[in-house]
Amino acid sequence: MTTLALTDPTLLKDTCYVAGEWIGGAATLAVTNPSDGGVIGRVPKLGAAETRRAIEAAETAQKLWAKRTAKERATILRKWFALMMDNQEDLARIMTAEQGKPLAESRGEIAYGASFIEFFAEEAKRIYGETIPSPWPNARMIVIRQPLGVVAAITPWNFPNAMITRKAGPALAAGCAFVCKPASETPLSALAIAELGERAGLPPGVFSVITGSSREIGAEMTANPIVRGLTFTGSTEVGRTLMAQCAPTIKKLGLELGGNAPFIVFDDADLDAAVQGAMASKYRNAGQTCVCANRLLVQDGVYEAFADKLAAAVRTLKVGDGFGDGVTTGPLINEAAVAKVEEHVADALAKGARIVVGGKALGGNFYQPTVLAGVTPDMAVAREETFGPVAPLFRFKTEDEAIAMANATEFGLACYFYARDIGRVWRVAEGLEYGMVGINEGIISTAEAPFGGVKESGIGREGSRHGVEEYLEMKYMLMGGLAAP
Ligand SMILES: NC(=O)C1=CN([C@@H]2O[C@H](COP(=O)(O)OP(=O)(O)OC[C@H]3O[C@@H](n4cnc5c(N)ncnc54)[C@H](OP(=O)(O)O)[C@@H]3O)[C@@H](O)[C@H]2O)C=CC1
Ligand SMILES: O=C(O)[C@H](O)CS(=O)(=O)O
Repeated sequence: MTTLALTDPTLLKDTCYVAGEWIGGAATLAVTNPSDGGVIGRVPKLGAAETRRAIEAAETAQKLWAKRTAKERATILRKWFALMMDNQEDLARIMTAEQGKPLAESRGEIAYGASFIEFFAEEAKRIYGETIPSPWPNARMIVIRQPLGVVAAITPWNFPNAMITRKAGPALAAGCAFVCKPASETPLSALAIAELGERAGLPPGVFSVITGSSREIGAEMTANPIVRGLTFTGSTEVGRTLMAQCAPTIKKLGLELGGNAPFIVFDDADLDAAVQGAMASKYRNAGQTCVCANRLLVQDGVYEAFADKLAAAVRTLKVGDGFGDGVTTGPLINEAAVAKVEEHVADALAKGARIVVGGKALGGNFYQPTVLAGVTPDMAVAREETFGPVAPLFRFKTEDEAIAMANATEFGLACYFYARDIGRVWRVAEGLEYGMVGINEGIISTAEAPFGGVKESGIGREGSRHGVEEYLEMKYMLMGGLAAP
């Protein structure tokens, strides 16, 4: 059993927050530390009945929550933000224990996640309507924005805090109620968020967190007509399934799905900056992010120099338990994740790639930060999301070839390129088919930005002033009868 040494042990929950009550279940699920397999806690194995209870309570609570003024909602959200930051260290320790990322990264995610609550506390007061010049003299045209109603959320394990707050922040700011199913690997972070939400004054039923059978809970969320919107972050495969399950009740969808980010280095790039950006983008969270560089495309003239510089930087990474001093790369989430990385590396080597650094599993869920050279588009790493600390280097000659290679995927979430010629920057940025473009930057995510993808990377945007749109309906009103008597 991993001991977390929390300042506030009550943040480590073994019950779920449903309809304003903390409830257990007949059966429970173990939550294990990916570093050593140790059990860090147990959570209830709930299902359709408890999900229905949360949804029905949300329906009642939402009507009252929406009647609060925007300022009242903003005040409670602001308290929630403050409590997250006050408890940042405990929330980070819970995250590192259940997800594995280094403690410094967990602290960063707590601040990143809390920033969405802060940002949408402010946005709550700026959800404006509009008047439209009427074509009829005795009538006036008005548009107001109203909350969607009850929203269901299903979130992934790789960012167990931020992927919830990036949805709950705008949803609650808009006046919706929110029922969340976190990933089974990382439920404790979600339950700690619920504990702080209750302390901040979120009314019972407005925010629920349910753990258990994802299929059973998801089936209820997607089929229940009370749920007017579903927001999902995770794999494209599951996103497809959920989209189909929502079709019979025509729910509004927010889908943040898989990626296959190209990271392009042109021969006019600042190579040191490109290496710094590649390190940040590729090896953050041990490569387990949907926006991490999945393919590194390097122009012929700088290929060897970039490969050598990148390999030198990768050799400085330290693999180990996320609580370890100086550890930069924690474990992957589970054995299956390690197996997928091993498959990708073996496939690349079998088809002619070579290892520049790394390339080996280290036992348990640990894998060496790796750079592969001589990678070609026929290899699995070109088509599939590795979701691990492997940087495959592809070679290209011309700008058009780089754009074509980068766009040769069904995904379109994030992409990156390093160049300094202003004409090239505009041509490449406009030619890449992605929702987000990092230009001479490897980390682009922030609450102020519209995060999301095109093609099979999803629907909608999270964060920025656009992020609240997912949780609003537009109502047009024509006010007639204004003729003078
Ligand atoms: N675009 C983005 O912002 C992000 C995309 N991703 C993508 O997700 C993948 C890795 O994350 P991962 O968590 O493994 O993704 P998954 O899609 O496997 O799981 C995501 C969530 O969906 C749940 N889930 C899985 N199957 C079902 C189902 N049939 N019905 C209802 N819920 C279900 C999981 O529950 P359970 O844990 O119980 O299985 C989990 O909570 C990668 O492809 C990555 O790119 C990840 C994060 C962010
Ligand atoms: O799930 C993810 O990979 C996150 O969306 C990445 S980020 O928001 O932390 O960049």
